[in-house]
Amino acid sequence: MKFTKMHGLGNSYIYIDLFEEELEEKSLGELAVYVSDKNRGIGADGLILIEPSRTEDARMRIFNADGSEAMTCGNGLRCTAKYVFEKKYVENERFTIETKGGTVKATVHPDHSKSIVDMVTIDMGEPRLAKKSIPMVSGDPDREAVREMLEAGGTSFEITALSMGNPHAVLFVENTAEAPVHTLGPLLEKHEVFPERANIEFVHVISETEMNFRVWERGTGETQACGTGACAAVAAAILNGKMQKNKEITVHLPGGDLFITWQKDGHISMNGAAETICEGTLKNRPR
Ligand SMILES: N[C@H](CCC[C@H](N)C(=O)O)C(=O)O
Repeated sequence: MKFTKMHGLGNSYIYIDLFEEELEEKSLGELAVYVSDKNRGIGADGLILIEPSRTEDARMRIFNADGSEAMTCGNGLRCTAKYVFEKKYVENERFTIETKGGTVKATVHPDHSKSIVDMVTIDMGEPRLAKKSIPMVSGDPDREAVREMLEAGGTSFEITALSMGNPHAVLFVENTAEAPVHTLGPLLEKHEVFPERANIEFVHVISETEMNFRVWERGTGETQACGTGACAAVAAAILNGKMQKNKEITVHLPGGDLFITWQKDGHISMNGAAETICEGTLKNRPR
């Protein structure tokens, strides 16, 4: 079975093109664990399927390294957009991609001399703020989760939680390099208030247009970048009065920079790189 390994700012996935390949639904989680394993498989943060859609130009599904299926993936969407444009599955530079977390609009910026795509903009749609849509089970389900106190490991933490189609909880810290990503991250990921678990972001707001960012991803652990997480972090900073809408925010992730704007139409726009690492053939399947 053919695969392509691509990354968005070091957040890499193994992509399988279901316009050309066939996979059994029941083995997808197991396949995600297998291909993500750097010793016995290929090595990545998870598995992404690129497939035809009945209503949109393409469909993307994402599975974390632990085999759990997520609703959407920002870095994965940029790489999927790059792939479907370069494979000429779409004619225009603007097209739509369906995900379980909602349909997004992609705009690729090809380098015409090489007709390849290095940069992609995704309209990620509106953040979902009500607790019931995250989902988060604490207090009034119709209220937003801004500056909520959560108890973990005997200490209380202030978080702002929201959904970008997948669940996120954002903490503001003074120094991301010293943030408890690997200790507090897993505790909050699996906190009882998040029935579907959550991605946990640690953010230092440097100025009105710049932030440092690290993430503990649901089902994968710390990654080099998280597109949906960067969108959630910018929305949380704006909800907390630390930044403003309609301004392009530079998010410094360990793997590189993303450019995020919470636009006046309510949609969050994410612009960033998408790169192909290699193509290959998977010789055998998980045993
Ligand atoms: N890396 C992805 C997020 C994966 C989210 C996944 N860990 C989940 O369970 O929601 C991104 O660029 O948005």
